[in-house]
Amino acid sequence: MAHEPAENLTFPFPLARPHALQACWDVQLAGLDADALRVALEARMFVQLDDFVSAQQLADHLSLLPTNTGYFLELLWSMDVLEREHTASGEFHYRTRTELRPYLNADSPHYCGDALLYRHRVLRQVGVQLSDLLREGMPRPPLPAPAAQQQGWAEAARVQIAQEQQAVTVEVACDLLNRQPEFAQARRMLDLGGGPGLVAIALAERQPELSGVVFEYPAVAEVAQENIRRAGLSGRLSTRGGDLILDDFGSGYDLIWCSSVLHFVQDIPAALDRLYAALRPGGLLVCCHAEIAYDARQARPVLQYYLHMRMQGRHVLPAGQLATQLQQAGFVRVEQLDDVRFPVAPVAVLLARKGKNLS
Ligand SMILES: C[S@@+](CC[C@H](N)C(=O)[O-])C[C@H]1O[C@@H](n2cnc3c(N)ncnc32)[C@H](O)[C@@H]1O
Repeated sequence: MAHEPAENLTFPFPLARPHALQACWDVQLAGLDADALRVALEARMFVQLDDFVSAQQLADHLSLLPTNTGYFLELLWSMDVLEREHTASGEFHYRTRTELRPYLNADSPHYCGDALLYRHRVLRQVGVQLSDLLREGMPRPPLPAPAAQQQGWAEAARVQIAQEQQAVTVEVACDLLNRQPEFAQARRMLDLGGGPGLVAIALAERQPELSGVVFEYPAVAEVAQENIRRAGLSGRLSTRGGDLILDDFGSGYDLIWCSSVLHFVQDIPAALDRLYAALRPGGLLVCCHAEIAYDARQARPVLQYYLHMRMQGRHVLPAGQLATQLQQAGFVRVEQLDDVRFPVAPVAVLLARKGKNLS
């Protein structure tokens, strides 16, 4: 027998509004979402989810329990990771949302799952260490020695930074620079702290007269060098290994790209002076760094992502401060674009020029 749908009642008092505690419950529920995404990636579920499948089909393929797989897929659907269709037989079939497929399917060249799993691990570790960090500062055992730290950056450049540059940063860099008249004229560029160098590679691919340098710690520079070779750009791009705080990163550049690097520099004004000196008159510096917005909601992803680093003495400047420091270093026509998409948390992009008639 067909039933009438239940009548929706509207209460004349605010019972339907969330309880004050809902904000706390939401935070706790979000932790489970993060675990669900981790489990799905670890099980390579998204390889099977390019096309609609039932929970039974997925469970059979991955040797899982069908009923629990159904609940799990429903959760991923509620997280906006999957979409679903209602079949004639009355069951739901699920597939990955179109825009996420290239990044979640481990067989895709744009796969970003290693980067997501890495971020998950780090954020969870921070959660575990948080109480100690509050009471005792640096986690025990102490931070890795400089050589191990550089090796850590090299591993990051091989996997998660490369995946994130490929998925996000390259597109942002190309789009931003295509809008700048200086880009078409630029002949020599520096990608300072460029990690795997995919930004420099993408820019050189789009601007055939551009040559340049990726400056990085020596172990990381090797990773970038290998990527440059693979891209067939060894004739125009090279790497320079060193410590950007101590070593010369060259000069005479028309364009400098510097993203998510100044967080690791103690004396930012001194670094900006050196960037200014490294640019040719009329040159353009593009500086992309997270900063702390005044508004709590806007500040949140940056505060979450950088909490651990800030507790280790790294810097994330308050909104607007880097722009002021660039002007103090002599840069002119400093423009700021806020909330530009970037891996994990948005950045402020600063476009800063060196005046044409200066040396
Ligand atoms: C967060 S990653 C950013 C990589 C790249 N710029 C991007 O936005 O994808 C920071 C990079 O800065 C490099 N770096 C940090 N401190 C450095 C230093 N003192 N000298 C050379 N490279 C440094 C690290 O090796 C790492 O590759």
